[in-house]
Amino acid sequence: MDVREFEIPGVKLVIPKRFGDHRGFFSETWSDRAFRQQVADIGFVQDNHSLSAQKGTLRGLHFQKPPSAQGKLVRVVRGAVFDVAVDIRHGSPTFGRHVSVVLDAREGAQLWIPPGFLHGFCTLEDDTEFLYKVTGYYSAADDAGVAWDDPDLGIDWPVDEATAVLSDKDRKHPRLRDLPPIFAYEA
Ligand SMILES: Cc1cn([C@H]2C[C@H](O)[C@@H](COP(=O)(O)OP(=O)(O)O[C@H]3O[C@H](C)C(=O)[C@H](O)[C@H]3O)O2)c(=O)[nH]c1=O
Repeated sequence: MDVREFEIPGVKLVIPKRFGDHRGFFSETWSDRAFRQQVADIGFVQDNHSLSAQKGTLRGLHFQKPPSAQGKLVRVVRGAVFDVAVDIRHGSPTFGRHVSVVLDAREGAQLWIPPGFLHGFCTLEDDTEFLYKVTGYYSAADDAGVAWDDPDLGIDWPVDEATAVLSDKDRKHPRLRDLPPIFAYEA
């Protein structure tokens, strides 16, 4: 697999190899050994799968508070998304800065988002299916978020307030500046 860095150290684009033939393709989408050697020395405990029926569905910006913090390895198996990770580790040189990337089923690229980051995506096609592995179990009590349209984050979403398809929960998150320090940065 090919692994690429971003301006925010730790976030990585992971592109598994695809073996194509007349039938289609085969790809190892995750290997514990390869992930630990090439991306991050961390294990996964839960797989998630979401379907977003409408183009313009925006889920985010989410995180789980410690001790339920999650790293996420995300990918698209149908359709396409504009995916975003925001560094919220206090003391980080890139605090409040984000990485954005288009992930689609055609390429099969994955994004590794370490614990300490917000995550969200906006679908670019109808019927987009999003799969991801997480390093910590779901905890409703620790589930939290930041406003997707927080002006301090400067995220150039492909939708606006009028066109985004949002859950009620995602309409009510606070701005990042209104959150107390939650994640500490470890250089
Ligand atoms: C995340 C999660 C949710 N749920 C239940 C809780 C709700 O009854 C229902 C929908 O949950 P929610 O509206 O939080 O789903 P999303 O808006 O897709 O949230 C996810 O979207 C963004 C992009 C993320 O990165 C997170 O993984 C996650 O927050 O599934 C579970 O039972 N287990 C889980 O791990």
